[in-house]
Amino acid sequence: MTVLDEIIAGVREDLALREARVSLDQLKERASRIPSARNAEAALRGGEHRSVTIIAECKRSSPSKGALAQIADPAALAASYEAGGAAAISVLTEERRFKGSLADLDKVRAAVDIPVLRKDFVVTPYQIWEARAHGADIVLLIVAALEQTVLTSYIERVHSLGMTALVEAHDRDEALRAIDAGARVIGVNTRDLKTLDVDRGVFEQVVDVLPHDVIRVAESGVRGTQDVMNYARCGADTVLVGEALVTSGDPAASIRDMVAIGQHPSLDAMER
Ligand SMILES: O=C(O)c1ccccc1NCC(=O)[C@H](O)[C@H](O)COP(=O)(O)O
Repeated sequence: MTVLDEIIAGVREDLALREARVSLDQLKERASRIPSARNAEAALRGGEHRSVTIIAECKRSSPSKGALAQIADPAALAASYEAGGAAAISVLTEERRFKGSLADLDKVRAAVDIPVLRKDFVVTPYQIWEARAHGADIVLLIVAALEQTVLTSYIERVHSLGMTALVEAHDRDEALRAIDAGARVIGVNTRDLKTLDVDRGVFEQVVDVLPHDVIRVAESGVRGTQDVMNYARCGADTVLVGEALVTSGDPAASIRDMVAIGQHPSLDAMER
């Protein structure tokens, strides 16, 4: 059993408990009362100058590192990310390994105006409705966790609810599957899901299969501004950062520095 299989087994157990408490019809009703999803693609594109944007993550714990940060107030953290110029906020909602929750998603949603990503291990349509019902604008779909026809239908479902699918690949084959499935925003996660090791070089190995009209997201392993710059120079439109922000001691200053690097004039000239 891989780490991904183990995580998903736990996700399915927790999901069964939530499904027993809240029916799909109740979720759909709640989703119908939520304001429309924000335009995440526009936010991630970085405006007129096509700056490289940052998705800042609310991350308490991880399978690779264990406890990372006591986040007593996810709303305050998210507000500081927004004030520092983040293009979107990623909220880990998986409970067992990441110590996240839908309650965190609710708090972050209420605290910011920028798009919010529900980052979890989606294996049923119920979770997509949950994301919308809790105000998410973006939903993570992991290619390695979904068979191709299922991936395609989940991307369609996310888009039909007005949200954006961030489709995560770990290698070139998965990136090609994401494209075939209709993804418009594709993340290359440089953390190997079997070993949990990060190899930032994977982004460069995979990114050239992604068409230029797709938003290319570099995920994982950013230690500071230099790694943001390196991903940007390899062709990232957006960089997703978790650990480095929550462990920095000053997330507001760290996000400001990363956002500033993404606006560096040397990146304007790059064809992205
Ligand atoms: O972070 C982990 O250990 C992990 C393990 C298994 C599956 C997913 C995992 N992380 C989720 C993420 O994709 C990251 O939280 C995200 O890319 C930010 O990464 P980082 O900046 O390295 O915290």
